[in-house]
Amino acid sequence: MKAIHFGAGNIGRGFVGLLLHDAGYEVVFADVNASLIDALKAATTYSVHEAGEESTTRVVDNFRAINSATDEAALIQEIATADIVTTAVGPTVLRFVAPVIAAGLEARDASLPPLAVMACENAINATDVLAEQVWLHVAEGDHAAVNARVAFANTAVDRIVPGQADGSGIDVTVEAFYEWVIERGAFNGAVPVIPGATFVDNLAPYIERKLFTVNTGHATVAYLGSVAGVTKISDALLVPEVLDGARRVLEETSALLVAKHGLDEAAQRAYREKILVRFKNPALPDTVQRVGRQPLRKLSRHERFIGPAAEIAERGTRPTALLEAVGAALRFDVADDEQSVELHAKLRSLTAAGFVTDVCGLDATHPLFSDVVTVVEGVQRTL
Ligand SMILES: NC(=O)c1ccc[n+]([C@@H]2O[C@H](COP(=O)([O-])OP(=O)(O)OC[C@H]3O[C@@H](n4cnc5c(N)ncnc54)[C@H](O)[C@@H]3O)[C@@H](O)[C@H]2O)c1
Ligand SMILES: O=P(O)(O)OC[C@@H](O)[C@@H](O)[C@H](O)[C@H](O)CO
Repeated sequence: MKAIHFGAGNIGRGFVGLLLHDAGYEVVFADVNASLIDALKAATTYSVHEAGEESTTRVVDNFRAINSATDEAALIQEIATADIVTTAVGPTVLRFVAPVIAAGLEARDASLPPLAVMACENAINATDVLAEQVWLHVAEGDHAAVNARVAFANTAVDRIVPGQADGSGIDVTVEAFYEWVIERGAFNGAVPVIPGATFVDNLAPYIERKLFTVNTGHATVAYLGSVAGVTKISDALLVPEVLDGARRVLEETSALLVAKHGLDEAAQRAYREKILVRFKNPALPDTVQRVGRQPLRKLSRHERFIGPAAEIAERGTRPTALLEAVGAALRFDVADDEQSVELHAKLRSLTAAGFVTDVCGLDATHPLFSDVVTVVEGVQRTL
């Protein structure tokens, strides 16, 4: 059994690659980072350290690596003969990996079982986004044939994998917790065997619970922590205002999730308390800079702030804590984060209303619009 995994970064090596390895797959990592690929090629094993009260180390072997920028022909053949393709490259990068997946599907022998394709990104239905891009690169006349060779399945992935202190190594430090939820219906009965994953009929409650609890909470800690001048995520939670802000944001999104998906209120309360404990793990060298990365993506319409805030406003409530977190996100100022630089350029060049339309994707008739405009105006006055 063979799996091709795009993105040999933190979550690629520390989570998806590990779980596929544990499921018995040979994992072929595909990445554009030449030094990372060379390091993986030179190694026969790498270690995944689970940092926490009881630290354990897992060893991954049975992997290969391909430079997807320079070895496209070889990669197409690997995809054509694989059982699974996964990605963890970032939602904005999916369109760049789509052409080679399309070429691999075109080259795939029709007698093979359908290729399972799963995007493991922090975004609602990221695999649908990938599939849409793949279809753009499949010849019109081949759509029916290629459709029989592929099963696109959405997923939700959860494990905190910080940036690695030794950026040149391939070993990776992760938290002990993990969850990989995959939609079952996409496989037409032939569900892949991945013991570490959970297959469900309806992914929506799982992906929204994950994105609007773990990631909304995480980003709130990062942005409030950044405003408070803190570097590490675990230290940010020692600042009373940051902890209080994160708790209040999580109460707002939890109320929405309970009302919308019928989640059990007590279970959701326990879930959000548990994630605060996960964020506080001092053994994880995680930073406000990593967790806050790409603020324009995080402030977009269906992402962790505006997504739930818009729904709360549509239900007639003002999402006060989420609006405060948006205000902190607008202050995220990191010179080597391209989106942070672009965010500040937009704050300077656009009107508040123009900014809210452009960045947050809200139009003037939306019930959240004027509240976000007020937040943006407040930040613009301080620039
Ligand atoms: N780190 C976490 O805690 C975590 C947890 C859950 C989900 N995720 C999601 O996983 C994705 C990756 O996050 P990460 O933290 O591993 O980031 P990362 O930067 O460590 O890894 C991304 C990798 O993708 C590679 N890449 C970029 N463009 C590529 C391309 N065109 N082709 C192939 N490879 C390419 C990069 O070189 C890098 O090695 C994101 O969507 C993130 O939201 C991360
Ligand atoms: O990867 P991002 O940039 O969407 O979000 C940053 C973190 O919140 C994220 O990587 C978490 O660590 C992860 O989603 C935990 O499962």
